[in-house]
Amino acid sequence: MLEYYMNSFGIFIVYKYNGKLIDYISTYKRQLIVVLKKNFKLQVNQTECSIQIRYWRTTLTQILFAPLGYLILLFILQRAGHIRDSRSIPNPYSYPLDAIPTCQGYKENEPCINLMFTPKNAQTLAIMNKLSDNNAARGKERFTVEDNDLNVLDKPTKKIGAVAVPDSDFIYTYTFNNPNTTMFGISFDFTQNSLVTTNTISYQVWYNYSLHNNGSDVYSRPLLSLFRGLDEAILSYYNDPSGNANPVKLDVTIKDWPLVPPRLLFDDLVNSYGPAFFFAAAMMIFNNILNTVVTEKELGLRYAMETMGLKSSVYWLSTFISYFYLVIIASLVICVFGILFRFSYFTNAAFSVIFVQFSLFGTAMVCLAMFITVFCRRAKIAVLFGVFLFIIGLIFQNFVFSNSFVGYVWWDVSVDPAAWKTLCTLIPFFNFGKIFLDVGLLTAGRKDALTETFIPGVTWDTIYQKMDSTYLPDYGSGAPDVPTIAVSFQFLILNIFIYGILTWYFDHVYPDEYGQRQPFYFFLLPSHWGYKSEKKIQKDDPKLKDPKFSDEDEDVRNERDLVYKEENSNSEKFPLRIVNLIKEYKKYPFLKSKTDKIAVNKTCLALEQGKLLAFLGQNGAGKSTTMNILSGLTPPTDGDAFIYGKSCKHEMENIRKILGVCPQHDILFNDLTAKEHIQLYGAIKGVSDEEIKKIIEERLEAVKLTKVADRFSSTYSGGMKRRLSMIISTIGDPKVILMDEPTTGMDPVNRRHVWSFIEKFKENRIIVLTTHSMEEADVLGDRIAIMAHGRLRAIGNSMRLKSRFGDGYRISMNVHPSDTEKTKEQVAKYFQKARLEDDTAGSILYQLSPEATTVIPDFVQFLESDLPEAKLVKAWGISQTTLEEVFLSIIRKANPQGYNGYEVK
Ligand SMILES: Nc1ncnc2c1ncn2[C@@H]1O[C@H](COP(=O)(O)OP(=O)(O)OP(=O)(O)O)[C@@H](O)[C@H]1O
Repeated sequence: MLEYYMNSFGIFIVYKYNGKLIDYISTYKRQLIVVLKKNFKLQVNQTECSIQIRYWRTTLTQILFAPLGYLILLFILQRAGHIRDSRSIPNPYSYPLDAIPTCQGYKENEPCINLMFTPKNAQTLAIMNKLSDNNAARGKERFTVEDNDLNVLDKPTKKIGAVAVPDSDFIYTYTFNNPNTTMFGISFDFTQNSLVTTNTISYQVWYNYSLHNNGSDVYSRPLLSLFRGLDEAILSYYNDPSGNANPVKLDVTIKDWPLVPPRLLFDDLVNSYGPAFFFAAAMMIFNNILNTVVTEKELGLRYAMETMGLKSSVYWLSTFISYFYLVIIASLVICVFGILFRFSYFTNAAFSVIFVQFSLFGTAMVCLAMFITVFCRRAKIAVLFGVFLFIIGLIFQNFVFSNSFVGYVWWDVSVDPAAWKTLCTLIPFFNFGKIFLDVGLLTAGRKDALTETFIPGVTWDTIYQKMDSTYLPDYGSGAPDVPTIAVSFQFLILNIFIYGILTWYFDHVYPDEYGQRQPFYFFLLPSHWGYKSEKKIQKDDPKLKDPKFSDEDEDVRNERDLVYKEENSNSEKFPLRIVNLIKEYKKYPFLKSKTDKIAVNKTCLALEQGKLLAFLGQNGAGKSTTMNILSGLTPPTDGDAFIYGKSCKHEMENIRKILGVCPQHDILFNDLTAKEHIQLYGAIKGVSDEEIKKIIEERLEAVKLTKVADRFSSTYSGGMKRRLSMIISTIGDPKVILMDEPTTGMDPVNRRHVWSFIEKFKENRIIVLTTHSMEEADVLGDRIAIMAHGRLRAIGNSMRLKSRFGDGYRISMNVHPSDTEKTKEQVAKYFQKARLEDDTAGSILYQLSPEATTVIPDFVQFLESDLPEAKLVKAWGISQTTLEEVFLSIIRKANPQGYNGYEVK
């Protein structure tokens, strides 16, 4: 049978009988739409509230300002680059060669040697003197030519012009022993060709480049000056060895070619900085995911939605979709503005190819961010990690993919081991950088500066073709085997799937603050896919029968026996059963530690429908832990709890459909109103629109929140937040509601409104409530359970607890002070063991033991009689011990060494 229903999130079809699958799909769809709507609201809903406008700006930053900002920066850099490249120098300056500079040593004015020469003979000395003369004529100091003996180990002690040394080995050893002391070394070789009687002079020059060149002297002018000087000296010497002829002069000038601006300017800066800049743009969305998802986890908001029945896969899918559409818009912005800025990267490639490239990269980064959030518990840590990754990625992109020489080295045969590149392909920005390099080369404009062959650009055809080897660097072993762009696209798609699946997997198994963790093989269990339930608690568990508590209270033991009996029968009398529940918080999984704590110790409880159980206990007694186990927030160490026959250990998914939870700390979205909270949680639970409207009208009114229903919860007081949390726990009319201290921080008036709401709401339901207010437990509790040190110490209704653990009754009488003794005699006739607590000024107060309860009616009869002794009593009153006194007496018993507010066990 098909059933339709409609609400503002769409039309939902429920196939009632055997229609599990259709039901599942419709729930999935409904939840997905409502969570997407919530995400969208938090991203872009623009009302008069400043917080939402702020989110609107955050969204704009991710999709428009950041991509556009980086594009503008690239544009400015590229323009500056183009201006530099398009300079025209039709008449380049010509540089005449100067004199040989004087050496200056490693530090300024340090002793040094200008020139060392070998061999030492008349010819070389004459040539050196000529060199010195000519150099002086060019405006420098005349340098001395010395032939003193240098020691090969000694540093120079003064500035030496030219010095003769024994041989070229000496030059080598000297400069090796005394680095940066000598500017030039010259080794002459004179040979006489006897056949043609010509002289051949060859010389070898050593030049200390590092002492002179600062990178701007592309011609090495000191060296050229030395060549020119030597040639002049040699020519002069051979013209006239006596030295009387005019010296030979060689004037050399150096001039650059005229600089003509290129006809096509290459977008070199876009290509080299693009991978880093576009990576930075994608990191905006990446960091926002880390922050938002981990904050939702840290504040327990995700847990709150899951206790309402939200499927974790819906949560991840909605997160993915919410950011996927931002990625698409950001990619469009990049492509459109890239074309408007006329970057050849965008204009020489098919729009769709580049759009797919940016979209795939952005989507892979979204999945990587989601994966990282699984391992972060605190938003601060997640954001710090994001910043760390940002810096690493930026350095990586800048270093690796700014030029093809480093960018393609990964695919050279020499890269060992090859597993490196496989590992790198798991990083989305590695694949993106590689594609960027490929596309950059193919769209750059000109293939070759000389032949002006134009590159093919990028189309859907080119992405399947191997890169032409002319674009690729040669590392000495032939062109590297670079995969096609299409293969890199496939890697990005693979990244999306890998990180998507890993997010889903680790979200189930990685231990977290909230929720139950699954075993690592959970996906192999049929129960995970909804086929059959896992094994339940063993009904004949001996620990259940014999808890080994010698001091266990009689009522608590009876409760244990009752639970044991229930477990062994098929009775449905107690829809809530807590069976030997144990929770131990361990510091280390398999080791014992002093800080290990048994928070719940073998608790057994059973509750009927229509009843409210109030948990009382000192701080740290284990109340919230018990509630957390019942709500699926934390798994029990042993034992189990059953709600309408379903195990809290294994069937929480099913229990959530009939469970409402008001946790101890308010779990509310700061930027959603009370109404929106009810709409969100109502839709997650599958409540129809009409029902949601009714809840908003009736229940918000019942707890006096109607007037602030449209205000953001961040503006609520503590008591208002509690009331909203309490109402949220009643959405979907759950059969069992868990309320952890629901009235904390409420004023007495509102507390009474809440009490009367709970009192009415409890009909046909089970409510478990923890409180520190004895009055609240007394007023609301059909049964009251008192806990201390993880153990149940007493259970029963208020009367039962008072009669079992109270000091009985108190009787107070007012008489004339002179009648005090006579009245005391009358009291003694009825109550032999009554304890006199006060008798000052005719005000008599007696404490009666519990055994005296049966005599009280007779004494009341006496007081109301016309007997003269009765007439002495002007006013009287009988009261039972308060619940607070009962509580204190139980806590005292549980803490024999005394209880001062600190837990001692
Ligand atoms: N996550 C945890 N890790 C370790 N110990 C914990 C954890 N949660 C609770 N405990 C410890 O378990 C004990 C029971 O804590 P629980 O919160 O259940 O007490 P409670 O009765 O709800 O106290 P309160 O009235 O203050 O809310 C305490 O000693 C507490 O320190």
